[in-house]
This record gives sequence, structure tokens and C-alpha cells, in this order.
Amino acid sequence: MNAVFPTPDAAESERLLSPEELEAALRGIGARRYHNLHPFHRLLHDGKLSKDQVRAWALNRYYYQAMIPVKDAAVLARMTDASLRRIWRQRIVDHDGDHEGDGGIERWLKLAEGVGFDRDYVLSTRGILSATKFSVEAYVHFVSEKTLLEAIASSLTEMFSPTIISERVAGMLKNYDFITKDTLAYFDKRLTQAPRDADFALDYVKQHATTPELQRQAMAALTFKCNVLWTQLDALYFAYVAPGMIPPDAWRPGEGLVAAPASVQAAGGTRKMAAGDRPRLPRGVRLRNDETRGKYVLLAPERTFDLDDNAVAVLKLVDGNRTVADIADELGKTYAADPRAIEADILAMLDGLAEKRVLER
Ligand SMILES: O=C(O)c1cc(C(=O)O)c2c(n1)C(=O)C(=O)c1cc(C(=O)O)[nH]c1-2
Repeated sequence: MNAVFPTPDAAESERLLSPEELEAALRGIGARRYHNLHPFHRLLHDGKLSKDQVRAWALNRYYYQAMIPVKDAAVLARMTDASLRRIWRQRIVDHDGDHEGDGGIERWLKLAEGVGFDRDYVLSTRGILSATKFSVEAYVHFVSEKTLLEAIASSLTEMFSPTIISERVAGMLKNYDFITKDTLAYFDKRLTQAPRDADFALDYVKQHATTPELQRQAMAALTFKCNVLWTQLDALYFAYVAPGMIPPDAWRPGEGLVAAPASVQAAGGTRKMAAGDRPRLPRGVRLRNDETRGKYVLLAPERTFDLDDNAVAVLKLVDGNRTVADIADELGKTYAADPRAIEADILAMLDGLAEKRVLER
């Protein structure tokens, strides 16, 4: 393994690597350490997180986004060559934009707003985990204090980001009903910006890491940066997944959100079903008669829900055409009940299924 991907402390790194070997070594660091491998990202992309856990990610990642131009300004300040600065300054423009309302930070704010946050709360950075701040600030300090080669090499995680971004966008759109293409617009531009930036940085490092020591420093810088990304996810995982220990002062579910209409709040985030809605089963979810058990179940990908008789009676009428009021009318006739009286129970039952994401409006 070391012969293919020498690590900074491997004996192999005593030898001067060819530029191609150096690139392979750098890619090997990403293959082992990039944050696409972190369990938090796996959960995020596979649709296994709750809306609040996705919110925690969006909020914390805002801090990274907001500090990237500060980091790049620190890198720029190290550059004595105008031709280098001319290229590097584009990174700051990409994130800050050319005018108010433009740029990557603004697009990340849209993402945070898209999952329910109040913009001013996000901007205040009040609820962001201290560990997130420590990691991000370590990155800014690193590029300020280390050599320019190390500062540039530390940005090389971007070589690996297009793959994770494609996976993330596809996974989140598929798996979360509260995520839209607009919400994730931040990532569209990164798919072209990141390879452009990474190509430049990689060429620079290959050209300037001309001794085993400099090559070792470049590899160590990339390793450090992988750790900057990884530790941010460790902190999120610890606070919001398991053991779920949210530190004092960090964001707690419910805080910093745009006040939703009362009907939305009552449904715990998703709008409550109304009598005029036409519920339907999402793609991949089916009502099935489980003959061996002699009962109906709701079959969803990798999940099965047992249903009581009332739920089965309602779901047999759920077809995307009938409104909830229509369903109440029909069941009222069948069971000789007042449709308006049973409507409330039907709505509550459907809301419960919608929250589990096995029913849509
Ligand atoms: O979505 C991601 O996984 C991801 C990763 C990285 C990265 O690898 O550092 C960056 C970004 N996104 C990103 O959006 C971004 O602007 C960025 C700037 C930098 C950097 O080190 O200068 N990395 C990243």
C-alpha cells in the first residue's frame, strides 16, 4: 500500500517522488481520509437523518463557508507574486460574490433558509458547535502560519469534492421530501469551481514540492485538512446523532427557525394535512395484504409498517385523487358515522404516516 500511496511518515517519503507519484500519494490520502467516508455523511446522503439533524449540518457547515474567504485572504496575503494572486483571488469572489445577494456564502444561507432557519440566526453563528469553530479556525491559522506550499496543498481536498457533491445532491434530493433542487443550488457552481481550483493547486504543488521534505510537508498539509473536515463531522455526530449530547449554547432543535404557521408547528415541521388535500402513497410505498400474517401492511423501501383496521380502511381509499374530506365521506357512509367527526381522526392518522414519509400530499 505504501509503495502506491506513501503517507507523510512512511519511509518511502524519504525518496523524491516523481510528480505523478506525488499526485498518487496525495490522492491516496483522500482515499483513506476524505470526509465522504465519515458516518455522518453516509447517514446524510442515504436519507437516514431527521430534518433536525440535516439542519444541524447546514448550520454548522455555514461556518466553514463563511470562513473560506477569510482563509483565502490569508493565503493571498502570503503570495508575493501578482500572477498567483490574480488566480487565487477568484476564490474570494466565488464565495463573496460581486455584489450583495451574490456568491457562495449567500447560496449557503439560502440552503440554511431552505431547511427552515432564520437568516439572522445563522449569520449570528450563535448556535454553531465550538468544535466546528475550532476546526475551521485551525484551518485559517494553518494557512497563515505554514509555508505557502503547505497553505496551497491544504486546499487539495477539493480534488475529491466533485464526487461527494454529486453523491450528496442526488442522495438528498431522492431521500428527503424537504430538500429541493433550489435549496441545494450552492453545489451547482462548486461542480465547476472545485475542479478548476484543485487543478491549479495540484499543478502548483507538483511543481514546487521539489524535495522529499517539501513533498512530505505537502502530504502532511493535505492530511491536516482532511482532519479539519473530519472533526467537524465527528462533532456533529456526537452532538446530534449519538450519544446526542448537545453542548451548552449549541443549537437545539426548534431554535433559530423561521416562525412557521401554527398548522405547521403542530405537525412538528411538516404542514399538517388538511381536509382538501389529496393524499397519495409516495413512489416505492405500497399497501400490501400480507397473506401469511393475515393483515395489511405498508411496504416502504427497507421498512414495513403494521396497520390497524382503521388505517387500512383509510389507505384503501388513498389514491391521490380523493381528498381527505372525500375519504371521510365514504367511510362515513360505510360505517354509518358522521364524516366530519371521523375526519379529525383520519387527518391525525395521515399526519402520522406523512411524518414517517410513507404518505404525501
Ligand atoms: O461539499 C463538500 O464536501 C466540500 C468540500 C470541500 C473541501 O474538500 O474542502 C470544500 C467545499 N465543499 C466547498 O464548497 C468549498 O467552497 C471549499 C473550499 C475549500 C478550500 O479548502 O479552500 N474546500 C472546500
